[in-house]
Amino acid sequence: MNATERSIVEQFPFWDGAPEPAIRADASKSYVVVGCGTSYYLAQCIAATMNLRGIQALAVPGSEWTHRAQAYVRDEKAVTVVALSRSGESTETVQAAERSRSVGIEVIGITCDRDSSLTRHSDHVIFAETHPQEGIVMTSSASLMVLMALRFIGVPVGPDVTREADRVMRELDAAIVPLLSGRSHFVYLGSGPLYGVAQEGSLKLQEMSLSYTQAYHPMEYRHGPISLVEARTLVVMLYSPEMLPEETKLVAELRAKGAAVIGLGGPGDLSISLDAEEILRGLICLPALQILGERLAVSRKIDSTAPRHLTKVVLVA
Ligand SMILES: O=P(O)(O)OC[C@H]1O[C@](O)(CO)[C@@H](O)[C@@H]1O
Repeated sequence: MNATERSIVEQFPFWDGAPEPAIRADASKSYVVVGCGTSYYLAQCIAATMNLRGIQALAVPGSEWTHRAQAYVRDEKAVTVVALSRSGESTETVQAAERSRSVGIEVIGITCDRDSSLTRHSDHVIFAETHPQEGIVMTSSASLMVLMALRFIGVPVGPDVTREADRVMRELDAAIVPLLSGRSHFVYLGSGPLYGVAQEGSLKLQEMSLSYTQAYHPMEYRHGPISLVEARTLVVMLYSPEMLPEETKLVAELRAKGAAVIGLGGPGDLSISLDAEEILRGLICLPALQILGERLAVSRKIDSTAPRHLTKVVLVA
């Protein structure tokens, strides 16, 4: 087992060991959630979840918040910034936190590194210990930052959630290899808080297996991107609990056009049930999406511990 696989399959004790945050989101405030790469996609899931829980929030990439805040909010000083960063060192996220504080905006850092530039530029830090062997590709830390954010929002995340995520990952892992054969086009679909998770699944597969991937809101996929669907397409559909009839019809249409579909929480060539409400589904699906990337990397003889052109901390010179 390589270090990437270890940090995926051995992440669950770290979930159970994550402390309750000392600070909670305040529904009377508005939040901007910032991050880069994986951390930005997680920010999208978290912001959507905050809105569903009655807390106004918007996800913005770190660099955009630093340089173009006016394009996203009317009054930047009226918000609280939540900055997500595993390392606490990604240049754009650190700059977003630093600049926010310099103009008097409160910053809450969510991180897996206790002592970093981000923690020095944060008014409050929410921290959890991650798997020590996690490498360049972000796996256990990604899940942990979502877990910490959910608790910050006031969503209880207990051992039942850990068990469910472990089951979903194992069920996918047991069945995935035959579905990967002959696939070269990978599509991730999800809506609401699952859209950011679809983007993260797509990025994970791209980084780990050097594949072209796409992520869309399910019904947006019909407006053009569907042209690319054929027998080499693998679709990962992240179902919301209400399972809209148009979404199940979309999946049937994709299968009729030759795609294989992994249905997380609904129908597909591989269908895995999700016993969870919408706001917990993203966290529960993350380890399964991570192991999917690792299995494709192995099937292509790609070493996911050394992804091309990537470093653990991406700095702007
Ligand atoms: O959370 P951090 O440490 O700011 O890092 C985000 C980085 O992680 C990555 O997923 C690298 O694996 C990139 O998307 C991005 O550069």
